[in-house]
Amino acid sequence: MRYLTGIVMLVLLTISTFLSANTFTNLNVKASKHPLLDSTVTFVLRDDITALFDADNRFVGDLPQVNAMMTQNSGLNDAEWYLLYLGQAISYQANGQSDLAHQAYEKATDYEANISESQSALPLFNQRYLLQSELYEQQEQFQLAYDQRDEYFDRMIIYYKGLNKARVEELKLKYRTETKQNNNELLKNQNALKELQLQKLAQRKQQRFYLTIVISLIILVFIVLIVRQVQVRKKLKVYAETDPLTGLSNRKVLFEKGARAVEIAKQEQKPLSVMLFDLDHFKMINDEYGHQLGDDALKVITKLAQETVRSRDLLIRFGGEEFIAVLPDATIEQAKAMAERLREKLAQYTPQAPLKNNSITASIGVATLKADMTLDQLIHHADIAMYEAKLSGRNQVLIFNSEMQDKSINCRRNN
Ligand SMILES: Nc1nc2c(ncn2[C@@H]2O[C@H](COP(=O)(O)OP(=O)(O)OP(=O)(O)O)[C@@H](O)[C@H]2O)c(=O)[nH]1
Repeated sequence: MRYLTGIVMLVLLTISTFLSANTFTNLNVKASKHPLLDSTVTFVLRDDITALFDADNRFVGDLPQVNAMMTQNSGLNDAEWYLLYLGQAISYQANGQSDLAHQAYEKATDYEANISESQSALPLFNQRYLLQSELYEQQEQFQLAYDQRDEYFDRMIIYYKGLNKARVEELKLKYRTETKQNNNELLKNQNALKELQLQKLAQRKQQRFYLTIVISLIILVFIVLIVRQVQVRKKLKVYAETDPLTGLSNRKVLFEKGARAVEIAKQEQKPLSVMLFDLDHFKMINDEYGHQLGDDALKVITKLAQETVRSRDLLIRFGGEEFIAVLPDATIEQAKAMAERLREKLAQYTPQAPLKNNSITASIGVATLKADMTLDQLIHHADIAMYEAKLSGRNQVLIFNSEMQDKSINCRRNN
């Protein structure tokens, strides 16, 4: 029976050895660099002691070296003592010195009590159970070998749990850091986008501003051109309608405005008269004093005539030294009175030297509108009256009458 139990234990040990060899020894865990060491290790290990083991946690030192370190005993901590005794035990085990190996393993066990669970669960430390199990197995103490191996697996589970936790924490940290970085990056991109949008907005605003200025300038230029065009037209119209010497309206205006005034007078059945005056012997002034002085005299006469007529009257330079005034709302008597005032004004006017000895007189004819008359006929009547005034000795005002017309017709026939 005892023999059978031994065989079962041996089979179990073989299976577990196989598993441990394939599962744990190939994990390639480096105790000194492993994250578990950084986060949960109780004792820090000296480099020369960790150097006794290779990257796969195999003991690569030798017994004299280990013994020398133990003898020096320069402030070693419990974890370092543990590893030195482990190294010693492995050396003895390799030399077939089983008892000494056991003693060294036991010494290591004593120190293990002071080492944290997480540190003693590291493969570097935990391999002691596996190695001691193998020693028991060689000595056919299968129960003890089994217990050691069982302990070895329990600790490996602790180790892997810790490892997993550390990795999860590490991943969490990595994830958080990456998320933070991504968020920062996102924020940066959003800010850059905002900045770009603002720049674009500012650019559009600027473009709109320039466009508005350009359009405004174009509109302004158009307005200026139109205003100038209107002004030029106005000026041309004024030039076309104004006598340049006296500034009075010319014949063109007489036949436009005068005709309109005649129409209104007829419609409203109101009186309208005209007075036509021609300067007497004006040729003599020109001949004696020259045209320039003649021009000056014409300007003075214009001024006197303007002072005499009313603001609603239409004063026109009709010809060379001949003027006509259309007088709306004026009866023949009112027109004659106005003509008299003008004649007197001219006669009383004393010109400046060298004309001062010459008086300027005018012969004036007045006529009034009848229901069936045109402007031309009215002017013609005034002209006949003025001509009659000339014939009658000049410097006088005559009202048109039918006898004058007959006389004028006869004169034309005789001529
Ligand atoms: N200085 C000047 N003289 C002008 C102007 N227009 C016409 N005359 C002159 O007026 C004179 C008119 O002469 P006439 O037609 O013979 O008439 P008058 O000498 O005034 O004699 P009566 O009309 O018969 O009294 C001419 O000498 C014209 O040269 C003008 O704009 N300036």
